[in-house]
Parts: sequence; C-alpha cells; structure tokens
Amino acid sequence: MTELNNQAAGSIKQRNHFRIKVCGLTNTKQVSQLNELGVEFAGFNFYRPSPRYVYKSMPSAAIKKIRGKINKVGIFVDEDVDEVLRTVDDCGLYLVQLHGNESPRYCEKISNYITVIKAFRLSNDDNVEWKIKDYYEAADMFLFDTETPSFGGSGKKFNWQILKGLNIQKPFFLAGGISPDDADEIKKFTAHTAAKDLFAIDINSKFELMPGVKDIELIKAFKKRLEEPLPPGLPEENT
Ligand SMILES: O=C(O)c1ccccc1N[C@@H]1O[C@H](COP(=O)(O)O)[C@@H](O)[C@H]1O
Repeated sequence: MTELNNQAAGSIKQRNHFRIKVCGLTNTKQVSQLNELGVEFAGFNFYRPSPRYVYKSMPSAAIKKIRGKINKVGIFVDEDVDEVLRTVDDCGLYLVQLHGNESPRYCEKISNYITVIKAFRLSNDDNVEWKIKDYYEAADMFLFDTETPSFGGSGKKFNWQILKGLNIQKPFFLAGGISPDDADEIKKFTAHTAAKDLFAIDINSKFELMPGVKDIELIKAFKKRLEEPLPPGLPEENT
C-alpha cells in the first residue's frame, strides 16, 4: 500500500478521531477548504454518468496541481484498467476507489500500482463476509455502501446491523447516505466489534448544495460533532 498523508496509527476507537473522506468534489477551492479543515480524503468521480463527474468542471491538470495533506482518491465504476492507470498518472491520485462489479483479479492488477479501496454495495440481507472473502489479497481497504442501480451517490443508508458484529480485519470506509444527523449513530457504532477496522467516514450527497458542490459549513459542523462525546442519556451500544 502506498504511503498516505496524515495517517496516525490506530483505529478510530483507540484514537477518538474520525478520519473523513468527502466524495464527489468538482472544484479546486472546495478541495483547499477541506484541506484547511483537516479532512483527510478528497474523492473525485471519474464515472461519466455520475452527476459528480469531475471532468465536467476540472481538467486533469487542475486535479494534479492540488497540494496539501489531503489524499486524492479517484472513484471508478467498471472502468478499463489502462484508463484507470492513465487517470491516476494524469491527475496524481493517491488511491482509487473501485465502485462497480470489479473482480478480485481486476483489483489486483490495479493494486500493483496504487492503493485500492474496493467498494461493496450492500443490501439489508447481504452476507457481508461472503461478499468480501475473495478480495482480501486484491484490495488494500474496503468501503461499504448501499446497493442501488446507480452504483453510488444515492444518499441511501444500508442497515449497519449487518456489519456491527463482524471481524472485518481490513480497514474500511463507512459510506452510503451518511448525513449531518448521523454523528451520534457513528459514535455508537464504535462500540461494536466491526469498529476496530473502521478507518474513515465517507460523506457525499447529504452534504451538498447541489451535486458536486459541497456545503463546507455543514461538513465543518459534522466534523466538530463527531469529535464531541455522546450526549448524556445516549447509551454506548455493544455487539
Ligand atoms: O456520487 C456518485 O454519483 C457516485 C456514482 C457512482 C459510484 C459512486 C458514487 N459515489 C460514492 O457513493 C458513496 C455513497 O454516497 P452517498 O453518501 O450515498 O451520496 C460514496 O462513497 C461516494 O464515493
């Protein structure tokens, strides 16, 4: 796995700090603002049908020029391997998020060059362990999102209950319709077995003014809320 910026060791639970990935960015100014805020990951969407398709408003040179501690992640859906690697090079990406139906073999090819986050789109009755079992060697990290026909960016949550008791043994991003109101649920999630591998919280459509344009103030408030202790009366859960 390539060296990431800004990464202190330890799980979210041990460090009481939530890494954040903001996905679907489409302008340089917002990336700088998030970098200033201490957001660890900036996601750029290279899936043409997405309303957050980054090349509509930012050329590769603009993405490449972005500096700072923020880690640049490229989101792809069943893209040709050579095209992914070309984009990584053109845009100076640090990680790729494979959000389609990519096979373990496909992920392996990409992970020979760059850190791979394999996204799994989950339905409420999915057997997560079965879905991920063939990807341990092929991907560096996992991401759990909600199953929808549009692949991602649906703003819909999956039932976190199917994850809570699992020993994932791979760092993962929690995604899928996470909203400003979810801060306490996320903190409660950290009491469960799966949380030892929770690497970062992935936010996208629920923090937007319009597709691709983020509400920076909302992100700032959410980040602050995540760092605060749970209000009295909200019991910590356990698996
Ligand atoms: O955002 C999109 O348009 C998108 C399109 C295709 C694949 C992935 C996409 N986004 C990813 O979806 C998840 C969840 O987003 P949301 O919170 O439900 O809006 C996130 O990881 C985005 O990177």
